[in-house]
Amino acid sequence: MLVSANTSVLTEKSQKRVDYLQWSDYFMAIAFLSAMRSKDPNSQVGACVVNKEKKIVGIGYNGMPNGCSDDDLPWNREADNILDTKYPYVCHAEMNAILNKNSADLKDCTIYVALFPCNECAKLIIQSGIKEIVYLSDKYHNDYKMVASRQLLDMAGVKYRQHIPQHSQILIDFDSINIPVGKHHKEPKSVSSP
Ligand SMILES: O=c1ccn([C@H]2C[C@H](O)[C@@H](COP(=O)(O)O)O2)c(=O)[nH]1
Ligand SMILES: [Zn+2]
Repeated sequence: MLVSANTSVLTEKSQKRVDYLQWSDYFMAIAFLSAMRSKDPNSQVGACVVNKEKKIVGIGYNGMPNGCSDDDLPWNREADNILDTKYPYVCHAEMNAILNKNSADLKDCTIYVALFPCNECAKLIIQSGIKEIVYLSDKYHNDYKMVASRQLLDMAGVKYRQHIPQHSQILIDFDSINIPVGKHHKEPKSVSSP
């Protein structure tokens, strides 16, 4: 299902929109929006750290370290020499989100991330005090790094759960703010609220 900001399902009584984004879709969408900044040609990963008050306290995506040119470093997945691949150089999305934090600490926060965190990110997550991981893809489930990650997270009592989005796509329409009053699309009255 595709939802856009200019689609308004209105309740008859209060006229309040009812098709607004749920919190978890909102935070995951922010992680995915952040991932759109990534130069990685294969996996664009975004992460968004949220505190108990549902405030965003850190955002990041996978990219080369500050001051290290992402034109000069390799983006290959494979090469005869590992030093000619991206893996030794790229900063993971979780690392960037944690280091970019704008609060004193990340105790009891939740991290929303596009891809299940690897073992190195699991260590950072644990040490930072983050207590929950909400991830979308688990495409490397059987990789030893993810096996080690789950082992560490289980030992440290960090919960993790896969996010099932309410909408498979979310459209951002910059024109929606200019739609005149009364011209917003209205769904039939029979539509039930989420
Ligand atoms: O926990 C993780 C694991 C990986 N990443 C980043 C690192 C790379 O830029 C990509 C993975 O590339 P593949 O080509 O899919 O191997 O994802 C991350 O940010 N966080
Ligand atoms: Zn990682």
